[in-house]
Amino acid sequence: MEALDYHAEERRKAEFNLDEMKIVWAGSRRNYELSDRVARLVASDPVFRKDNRTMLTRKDLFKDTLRKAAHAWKRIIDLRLSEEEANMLRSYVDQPAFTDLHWGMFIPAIKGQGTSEQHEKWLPMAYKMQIIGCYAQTELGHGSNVQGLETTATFDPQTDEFDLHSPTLTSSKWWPGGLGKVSTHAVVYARLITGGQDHGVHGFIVQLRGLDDHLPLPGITVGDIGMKFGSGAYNSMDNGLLRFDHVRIPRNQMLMRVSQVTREGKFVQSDVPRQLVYGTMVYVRQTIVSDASCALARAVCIATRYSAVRRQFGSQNGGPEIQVIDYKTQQSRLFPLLASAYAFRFVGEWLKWLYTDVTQRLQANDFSTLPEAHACTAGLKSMTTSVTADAIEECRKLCGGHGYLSNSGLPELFAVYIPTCTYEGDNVVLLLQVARFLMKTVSQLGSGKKPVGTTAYMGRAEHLMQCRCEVEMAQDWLKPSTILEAFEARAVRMSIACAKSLGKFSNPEDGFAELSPDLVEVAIAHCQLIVVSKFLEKLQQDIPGKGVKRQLEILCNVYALHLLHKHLGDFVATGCITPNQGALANEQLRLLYAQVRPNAIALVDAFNYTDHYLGSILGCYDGNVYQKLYQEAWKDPLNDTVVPDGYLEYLRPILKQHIRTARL
Ligand SMILES: CCCCCCCCCCCCCCCCCC(=O)SCCNC(=O)CCNC(=O)[C@H](O)C(C)(C)COP(=O)(O)OP(=O)(O)OC[C@H]1O[C@@H](n2cnc3c(N)ncnc32)[C@H](O)[C@@H]1OP(=O)(O)O
Ligand SMILES: Cc1cc2nc3c(=O)[nH]c(=O)nc-3n(C[C@H](O)[C@H](O)[C@H](O)COP(=O)(O)OP(=O)(O)OC[C@H]3O[C@@H](n4cnc5c(N)ncnc54)[C@H](O)[C@@H]3O)c2cc1C
Repeated sequence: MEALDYHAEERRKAEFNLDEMKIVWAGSRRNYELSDRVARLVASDPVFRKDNRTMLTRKDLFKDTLRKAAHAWKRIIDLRLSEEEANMLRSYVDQPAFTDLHWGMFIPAIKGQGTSEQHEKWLPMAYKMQIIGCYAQTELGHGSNVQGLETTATFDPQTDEFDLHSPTLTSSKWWPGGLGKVSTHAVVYARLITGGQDHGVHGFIVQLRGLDDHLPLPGITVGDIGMKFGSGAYNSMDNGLLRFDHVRIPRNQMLMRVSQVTREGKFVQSDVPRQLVYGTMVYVRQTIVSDASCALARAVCIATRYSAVRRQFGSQNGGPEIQVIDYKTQQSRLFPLLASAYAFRFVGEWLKWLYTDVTQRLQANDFSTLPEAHACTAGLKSMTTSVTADAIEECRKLCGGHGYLSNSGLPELFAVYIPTCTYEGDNVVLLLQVARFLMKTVSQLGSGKKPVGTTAYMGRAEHLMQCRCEVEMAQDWLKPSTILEAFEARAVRMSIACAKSLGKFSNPEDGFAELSPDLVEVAIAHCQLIVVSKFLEKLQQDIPGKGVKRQLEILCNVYALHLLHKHLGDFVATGCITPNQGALANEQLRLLYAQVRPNAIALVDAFNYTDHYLGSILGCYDGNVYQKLYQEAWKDPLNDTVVPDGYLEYLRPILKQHIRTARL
């Protein structure tokens, strides 16, 4: 018997080729096939069940995470999965674990900052997981200000060793994932001191626990920092604390690609810029942008499918009520998020390319694109994670009361997702880095140095400062060049206005501090321009499949025009567009929502998420929401007994007293 599909009618309405859209979303046919196979592999494996994890105690959840990680590793070995497939498998297991940090930061830190001898020594052990590592940078007293870290690594020429020490309480390492209970090793960031001189923060490979007994090595104090936000969620991770009491490590365990310390204790700074010590963060920020599109797509998929099932009001002659997805307010909240998921997907693809390009250049000692790579990864990480975190909460509200149920999947997704706004760089701190980069670019405009890459538009500042938007009718907003010019003009005008205000301060640093809220806005305008322009560039490509390109054009316009509507104040205040043109953009936006509507379910089907990965009754593929909610409620441990524990001690006495009082 064919399973019932409550979304069948919605799926029939789609005006594009779904299979081709799935391929666009995955990036290529190969990626699609790979990811589809691995997702199904995980979904069909009972060890990877996750429907009960919010009920587990912290200890049980942690043990469950160890069990899943061990099973994942066994599958990876048994099935001889490639590195790419293994990464996919871990992400579909969908439970934050120490392995995220081992593969995502420990290994990349050694690869990026180690010498070839260090690669030869450490990487094979790490790849085989004979050692497990984490990334120990943040301290109790300092996270954002990396130069303010206090842990010291003092070179002792007598023994050819570094002495790792935590001189204060605030120098305790605090937060590193995988550190608390699992890691045998860490890349530790500490101030390098040679001959009494402080050379700033560098990375060191430090063994923390015995490889036979897992006990902390002498001089090392290590443990978990405690429960975090939400039940389940990020509590599967052992974020840890770490203190060193004069722990000795050999000299060759300092990561020496950027700087070296010789046998005599001489500090040697190579041609490589010192910022390469921050390279692992740049790498991870880039991956966070792609991950943002996945998390956003997940929330949007749940809210869209449920909005098509849910009906409220408007029944005529006893007929069905209106699907909430048909309310214009629902569409105006939901469809921009759907469009943002696609927009972040494409900008994530582009950022991956940019990162690969900069890595190849670095290998050839070409550091010219490093500032651009830093600004793009920092800015886009910040912008996409902030939007996604807010969007998950918006999707919860779009699902009404049932969105607040744990089994909607949204509370846990929110709890797991929100720290991305903080880790790998606080979002405001990162936007201020982008603003610095933009102010520097503006200050060089008159010097003959042509801005390149994502700031190339600033080279046309003269035109963009005085151009007038030519929109006369709502449909004029559908012209890509019109949209692009409006975003470029807004970004450049905001940048130049801020640069002028900065110029009024005698001390530029004072000006930067004073104007920082405005500078954050400037950085956001620039990042939004990047996302819009990369979406438009994507549409220049040959995109096969009936109606696929057309749908993407609609989504691109929704993305750009909803931003224009949201930030209308900026656009109008900088004189890029008139209030009337703003109103026309809004009119066009409403028309676009009507075009998205029949395709909404198919557009979220294109994410190709299994029910296992989505982990949501409201978002399940077949839309059989009510029956599943009803069945699930009876599985709650509170319903194991009809009369709850505690009735005799606490409820009955009150009730009895009530009866007595009533009798009086
Ligand atoms: C429902 C279940 C779902 C399950 C899902 C399962 C999946 C879960 C996945 C879990 C994964 C978990 C991963 C978590 C990882 C978190 C790890 C961390 O947070 S690790 C910790 C992360 N911690 C952080 O992110 C800390 C953030 N803080 C920082 O990065 C730095 O302190 C700073 C950048 C803010 C300032 O640095 P400072 O040294 O004071 O620098 P100045 O400002 O003085 O600028 C001087 C010059 O340097 C330039 N420049 C700067 N950076 C870079 C760069 N990277 N490159 C190149 N250049 C750079 C800058 O442009 C300027 O140039 P110029 O003007 O001279 O030309
Ligand atoms: C779940 C999670 C996992 C983590 N994993 C790791 C890990 O594996 N390894 C690791 O080393 N670290 C890890 N961290 C730490 C993380 O990287 C830091 O918390 C992060 O870099 C932010 O630093 P902070 O905590 O010092 O924030 P703070 O800098 O103290 O931020 C507090 C507030 O001050 C503001 N602020 C700070 N500086 C400025 C400024 N210059 N201008 C304006 N406003 C400012 C911020 O915007 C924020 O509002 C993790 C953190 C979390 C939450």
